[in-house]
Formats: sequence, C-alpha cells, structure tokens
Amino acid sequence: MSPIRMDAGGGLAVTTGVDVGPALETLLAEDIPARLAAADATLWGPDAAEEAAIRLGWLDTFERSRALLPVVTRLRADLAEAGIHRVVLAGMGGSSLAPEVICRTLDVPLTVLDTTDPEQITRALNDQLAETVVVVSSKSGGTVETESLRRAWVQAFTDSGVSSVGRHFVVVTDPGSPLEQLGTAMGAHVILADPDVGGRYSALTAFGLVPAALAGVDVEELIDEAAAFAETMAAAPPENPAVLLGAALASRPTVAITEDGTGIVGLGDWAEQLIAESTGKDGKGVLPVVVESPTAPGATAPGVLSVSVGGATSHAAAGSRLDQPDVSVNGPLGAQFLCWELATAYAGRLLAIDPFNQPNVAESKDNTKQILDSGVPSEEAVFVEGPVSGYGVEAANLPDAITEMLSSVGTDGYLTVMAYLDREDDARLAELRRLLAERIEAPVTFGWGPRFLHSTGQFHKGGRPTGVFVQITADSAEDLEVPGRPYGFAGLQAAQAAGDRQALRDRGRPLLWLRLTDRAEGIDRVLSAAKEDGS
Ligand SMILES: O=P(O)(O)OC[C@H]1O[C@](O)(CO)[C@@H](O)[C@@H]1O
Repeated sequence: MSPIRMDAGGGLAVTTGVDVGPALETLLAEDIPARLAAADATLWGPDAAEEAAIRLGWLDTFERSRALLPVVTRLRADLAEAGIHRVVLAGMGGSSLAPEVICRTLDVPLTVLDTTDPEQITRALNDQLAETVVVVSSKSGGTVETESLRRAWVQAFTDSGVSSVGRHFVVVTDPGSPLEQLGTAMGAHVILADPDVGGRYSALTAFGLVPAALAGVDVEELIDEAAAFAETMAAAPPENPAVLLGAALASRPTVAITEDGTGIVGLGDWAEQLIAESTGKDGKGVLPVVVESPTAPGATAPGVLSVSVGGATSHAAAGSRLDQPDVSVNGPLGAQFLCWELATAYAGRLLAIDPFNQPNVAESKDNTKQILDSGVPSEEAVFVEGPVSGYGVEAANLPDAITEMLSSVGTDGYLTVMAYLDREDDARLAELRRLLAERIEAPVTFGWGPRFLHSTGQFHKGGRPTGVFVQITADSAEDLEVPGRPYGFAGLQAAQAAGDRQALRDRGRPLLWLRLTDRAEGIDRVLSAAKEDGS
C-alpha cells in the first residue's frame, strides 16, 4: 500500500505505510477528533467519564501556560542575581520526563533526579550546592521518592550553612497538595500547576515548562509550536496526523520508538510513560519499547510497530537514518507532545480502555510501605557467581539463568529488565537490552528503577499478562540518610525492588532477581553472561 501522510499546523507530519484504514474509519465515523477536541469526557465509556472530566485540560493547557512566562523569566533572573544557576529537578514520571526531553533536545543542562539510588543522589548533592536550585515537582505532593529527595536537599543546604534554604527551592505542585503547604512553609517559590491535567499529559503545563525554563530553555517556542498544531486538532484527514498515529498505535501489540537523528533527543522515554501507563491495563495495552537506534534488535519484528521521531518535517529530506519505519512522526517538540497525547487518547478509545487512570501502580507502592516497616523478606540464593547472586529461578549459574528467562518468553510475551541502579554511573548496563533482544524475537524492554515504576510498571502488572522479568539490584557502598525517616535511600530502594518483586510474583510472573554485591564487577559479569548461550 502506498504511504499515507498527514500534515498539521505547526509543521508536524505523520507518515505511515501500515494499513490503518479500518481503525481510522471507526474514529472518523464516530467523529472522534472533533469530540476529543471539544473535551468530550464520554469517549472512553461510562466508567472512565468521571476521571476524564477532570483530566482533559491538556487539550488547551498550553494557552494557560503562557501566564507562567513572566513568572519564570523573573524567577530565573532573581536566581541568577543570587549566583544560582544549576538546576536540579526532583520528580518522578510525568513530573520529570518532559523537562528531561526538552532540555536534552535543546542541549540545556538540567540534572534530573528521579531515583532513590544513594550513589547517584550523593553525587548530585555534592556538586555546586551553593549555586543550585532544586525544583521539587509532584502533582500529588505525596510521592515517596520526591519527598525523600526534598528532605535530603533541605538537609544538605542546611548543613552547608547557606543563608536562605528556601531560596534554593522551587516547588511545582497542584493547588491544595501537601507539597504546596510544605513549600510555602519552607520559604520556597511555589508554582501551582493546572489541576485538570494528569501527570503523564503534563508536558506543556508547569511540570514540563518550569524546570526547563529555569534551566534556560525558551519555553514560549514550545507553547507556540503546540498552539499552531492545535489549530488542526479537530480537523478531518489529511490535516490530522494525530488521528493517524493513534490508529497506528492501536494496530499492533508493541511499539518500538526510535529517533531518526534529525533533532529530537529522548522523546522515547517520555512517550513510553504516556503509552504504558495510559494503555497497559485490563490485561491489554500497547507495550512501548525504546530502542537504541533504527537498526537495533527489536526495532522491527512481527507484531511491532516501528515509529521514528524527528524534528524535521520531512524525514527523508532531512537525512533520516531509518529507511522505512512503519510510522514516522516529524515536527517540532511542542507539537510532538500534543500529537502523542492525542494519539494515545485515540488509541485508548480504539482499545476500549481508560487512558487516564493507572489502577495497578499503587500495588508496588503499598508493598514498599509494608516492607519498610517489616524489612525485606529474606530469600535463599540459587547461585552465587562472584559478585552476582541469583534468586527465583532454578539455574546452576548466571548464563543458564538468563537463558532460562529468555526461553520462558512465550507467544505474545516480552522480557523486561528492571535495573535499580545509578542510571548515570551504571549506564553501560543498558546495553543488556540489546544483547538480550539479539537472542529472542520477542520484545525486550529496559527500565531504571524506581523510575520505570511510574511508567512501564503499570503495564507490567496491568497490561497483557505475558511478561518475564529480570530485576537487578546492587548493594551500595554507603547509605544516605532520608532525614526524618527511619530508613535511608538504600533501604528505600531495596524495599521498592522487593515490593515490585512481590507484586509481580503474586501475579505468577516469572522473575529472576540478580543482586550485585559489587556494582562494576557485577555489571561486567551480567553483560558477559548475556552474550553466552547457556545451553
Ligand atoms: O507527580 P506525582 O504526583 O509525584 O506523580 C509522579 C508519577 O506517579 C504516577 O502518578 C504514578 O506512577 C505518574 O502518573 C506520575 O507521573
């Protein structure tokens, strides 16, 4: 079939050679684009309507976000005058992924802390403290990772004797959240976000824009790009690329997202959360896999929709590295955010799920709380191979254990690596995804814990029940106190990993736990074992 291309205002185009005809016809016959543009909360069925009624603010939030521009400009100038120029963002999932992609794409430095790893946090705390502002971002104001980080930073500033601790904090939260009160009490600059927008749809609200603007991004451009794109949001094809992307997303069980090398960096991690948390529920959903390059293993396979993203409007003309993805989405970042949000909402309609709830995220959180009180349950290692101890599968050694997990992946199955480590210093472990994906046809995903708990974690527990899991944790050389709490970050991280193991095992999912007693040597051992076929 010859490719279909749809262009919107704002210079965004979606092109696909996949036959999405029936899905497209369904959406158009029921007038879904116009109804979604008009914020019709009934589109996902009666059970979803109540939540949808308070979650569709993202359709035009970017216009309300213009009011933030003078606020952040003044705040940035005040901070600069006080010699504060390094921006650290403490937040999880939707409260950190958008600023990260914005700053990576525009090459503006921003330190994102969406972790409980004591080594990563200690390193961030020990760097240019006096010149640092910490943006504490949490919609609910109650996320344990973010609150623990806030406490650690307050302690660090207090210990360093800076003259005004509150001046080193900007709080972004929903009106009325516990964090609003805390932020005010500590003398932070508090910025309230649009409450009618859920976390993963919040890229163009204060959550996405404030940290990026403080770091030095001209966020008005992003708003303008989204506004230009929105002009064709209710249009019929060929002027509505989001409807084409939504129809394509709902057409395959897995979407492999890659960059085409024409300018957008890291959108895959943001889209991964959007798609996984929005669709991975009720035993179904679209599994997002962020692949390293257009030619990486898993980028194309049966059942996989390959999608390339790029900044240029014509990927072919702009020298794309991907010859024929199933779908290409090309256009500026502000328009990309809105296009993917709309597409996910369309896919939700086609898959008959509620794209605005995350019913299974709480499970691992609840388990973590219990384990923090009672301690991590002890388990017997099935093998100890130097710096790597293995638990949970019958295998004599590490290569056999890995082979066993790969062969447990069935039809429609997938394998997930969940690494509770330092995603900066231990970054080379991410190569494991590629090494394992080379050995099986099925999708292989990789996530850093606890960050993935706020993204693909929903899919693992609520999506199609065919996942096979490899969890990797490490002992830390030193713990870091969570001030005012009876546990440290290492204890919290271990409890989060144990809580998620429990949630997955309670559902009968195969899970291999690898515990590294020495990080560097353990990572080397795991990577080399992944290359060995144990048979
Ligand atoms: O902004 P908050 O409330 O801290 O939540 C962070 C993330 O946690 C989740 O609520 C659930 O994982 C995400 O949807 C959200 O982006």
